[in-house]
Amino acid sequence: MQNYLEFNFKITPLQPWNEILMAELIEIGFDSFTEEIHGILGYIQTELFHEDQLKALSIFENENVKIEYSYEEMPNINWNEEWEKNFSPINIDDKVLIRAEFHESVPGMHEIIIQPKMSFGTGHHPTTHLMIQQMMDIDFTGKKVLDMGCGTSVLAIYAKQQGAGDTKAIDIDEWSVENSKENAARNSVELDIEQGTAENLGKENYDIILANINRNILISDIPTYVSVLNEGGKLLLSGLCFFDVDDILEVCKESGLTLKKKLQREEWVSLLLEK
Ligand SMILES: C[S@@+](CC[C@H](N)C(=O)[O-])C[C@H]1O[C@@H](n2cnc3c(N)ncnc32)[C@H](O)[C@@H]1O
Repeated sequence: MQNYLEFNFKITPLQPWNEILMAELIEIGFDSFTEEIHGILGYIQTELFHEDQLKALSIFENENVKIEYSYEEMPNINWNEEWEKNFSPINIDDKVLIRAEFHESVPGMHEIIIQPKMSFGTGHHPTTHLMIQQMMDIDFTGKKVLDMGCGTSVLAIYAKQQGAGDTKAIDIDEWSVENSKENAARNSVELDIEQGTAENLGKENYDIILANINRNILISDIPTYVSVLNEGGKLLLSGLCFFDVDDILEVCKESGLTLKKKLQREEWVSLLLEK
């Protein structure tokens, strides 16, 4: 059981700043939202919250928008049950369906079964969707794959289902590691799952690296990812908003990567790069 804070943000004017605020909040650890008439409610694990980090968000310095907020500690809730109730299947181009065991299966679609638990915030759906969309066009056969920030390991599972060879899944969060182990078993795939960060890398090289995390982590960790990516290998990124793309591409270019494909969904972007 993890403790959560509920933030009540009043935003004037609401549009488009509600979307931009949510994107910035996700980057500092908020993992779900409810949209209200005058703003948004946002939720973050108590242990992840630092007031300084919130106040440093660029949106608070923007003269075109006024944001007021208050917050309170939430009563202890079983978030696994809450998220399970709110988790709906994700349909990617009528080809791939990410669903929980309790959802109906859809004939003709490739399925990935996950138990969302705490490692799957509802705000992350568009980025997961974009990553799978990019992955549908990549040949994974026999490739050595790394899924950084694996969450439920949905991407690592899909890579294995597409014929990937040894696949490693790493997440900083112990809940995600536990959940990934269950999901790998659920989909009958073998993953090497580890709790950690880019600091754990260095011993092995990969043909394809998947990293759906967030702007700041990616900016700091892309050079490490590239150091363990084989020549000609692919790096697939998401967790980015359209306004983060220039900063990310600068780091990618400095690290010797070439942009091959960019996809956008709502304000979210995914980039396919090659070494
Ligand atoms: C947006 S979710 C992506 C989950 C999944 N890969 C997907 O595409 O649906 C980002 C994940 O990255 C993890 N994470 C955050 N910072 C990290 C870091 N520095 N290293 C590894 N994982 C991290 C979070 O715990 C979370 O599970």
